[in-house]
Amino acid sequence: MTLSNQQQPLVGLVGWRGMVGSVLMDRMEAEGDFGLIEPVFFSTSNAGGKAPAQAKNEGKLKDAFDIAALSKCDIVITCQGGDYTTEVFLKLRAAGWNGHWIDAASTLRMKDDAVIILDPVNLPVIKNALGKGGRNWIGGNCTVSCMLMGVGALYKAGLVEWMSSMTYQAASGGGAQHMRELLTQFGTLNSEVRALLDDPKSAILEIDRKVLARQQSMSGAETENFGVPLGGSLIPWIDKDLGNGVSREEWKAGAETNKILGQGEGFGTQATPVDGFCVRVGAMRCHSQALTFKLKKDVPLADIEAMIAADNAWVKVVPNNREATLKDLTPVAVTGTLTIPVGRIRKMAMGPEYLGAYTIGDQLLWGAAEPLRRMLRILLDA
Ligand SMILES: NC(=O)C1=CN([C@@H]2O[C@H](COP(=O)(O)OP(=O)(O)OC[C@H]3O[C@@H](n4cnc5c(N)ncnc54)[C@H](OP(=O)(O)O)[C@@H]3O)[C@@H](O)[C@H]2O)C=CC1
Ligand SMILES: N[C@@H](CC(=O)OP(=O)(O)O)C(=O)O
Repeated sequence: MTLSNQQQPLVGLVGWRGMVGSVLMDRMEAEGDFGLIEPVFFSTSNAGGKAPAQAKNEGKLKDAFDIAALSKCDIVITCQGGDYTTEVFLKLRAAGWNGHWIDAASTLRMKDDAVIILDPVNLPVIKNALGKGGRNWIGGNCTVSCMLMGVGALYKAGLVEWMSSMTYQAASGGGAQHMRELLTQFGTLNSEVRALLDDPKSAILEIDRKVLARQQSMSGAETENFGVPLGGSLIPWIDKDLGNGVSREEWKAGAETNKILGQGEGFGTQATPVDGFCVRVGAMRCHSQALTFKLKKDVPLADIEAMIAADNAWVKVVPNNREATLKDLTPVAVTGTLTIPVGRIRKMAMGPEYLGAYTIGDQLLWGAAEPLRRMLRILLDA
């Protein structure tokens, strides 16, 4: 890449101490990325404070709203969130900054001059945009990215007529406070019935009644983030209400899947219709999804499994039996890994073109941090 004057590209990091940012920092450390760049750390709350250990020449945190300081960077990577992007991005471009902007937030995803980055799936789309002078690289919605890492092979092969996804999304998708709230709720419920649990002769319906009464009485700070109890329950709505019966998270599934694949994005006019329901469950940081495909033709199951398994280095086909499913196809098995298991692969009762599958991904890794980190490497290699 063409650089400003320093020997290594100056890479501004914003949002590096948040949940997504911390996972990104860990991955950059693990992959030796800091050896290839001159990092500059920014903060929205502590400008002038001490930069983290990865800092080289610039030991102090810079002000993340300082357009002049950001303008010096060849690349800015932000995990700070959509409000920050809205506040800063246009000002930075208006100031004439022509660097690369890599962003985890959804704000810019659907802009014409932005590419949703997921290079194991859409490297040609990224390379094409890069060749045309593209500068805005935005990480996809976590559910969409994890899904495409698992079953992208079927799309690449042009086999998908449509897909429906039913998601089971972890608390982490809402952010750190949501994870804490979930765990606190679990603790509260446990405390409520601990004495009864300790007594093997106690009646389960009595335990159930007390738990429900406590859940129904939760209010104020106890449900501040999710709005209602999630511990021992679930919430079939994620993100904003679009007013047409569709949640924004559900809209993203179709719009972003098609955009990532480089094939148009309008809801209702998608090249490949993708739709379903997004549900928040009491998992910590892995998003799971049950997928139903209508394929364009009847393809033998073994061929489908082979195609999925060969698609990328992280996908893993889990045999469709109980033992393998319990071992490898749960959030607990997947959390903290880059592995994307795809299991429960089977033809459905509706006919041989109808395929079912179930996939899981760590939404902070492939769902957020990893595509950003890999985009940095693509730019460094360009
Ligand atoms: N959570 C997710 O699953 C996904 C998130 N994203 C995007 O990433 C953005 C950031 O998400 P997430 O990392 O969960 O947000 P966090 O709330 O964990 O962090 C965001 C910022 O909050 C500030 N902050 C304030 N107090 C603390 C604290 N005690 N510890 C750490 N940081 C603190 C930090 O900014 P500062 O250092 O400047 O004070 C930090 O960069 C989201 O808004 C979204 O746009 C994208 C995909 C998935
Ligand atoms: N909306 C996701 C998390 C997220 O941040 O998504 P997005 O980057 O599309 O806003 C969830 O709640 O699980």
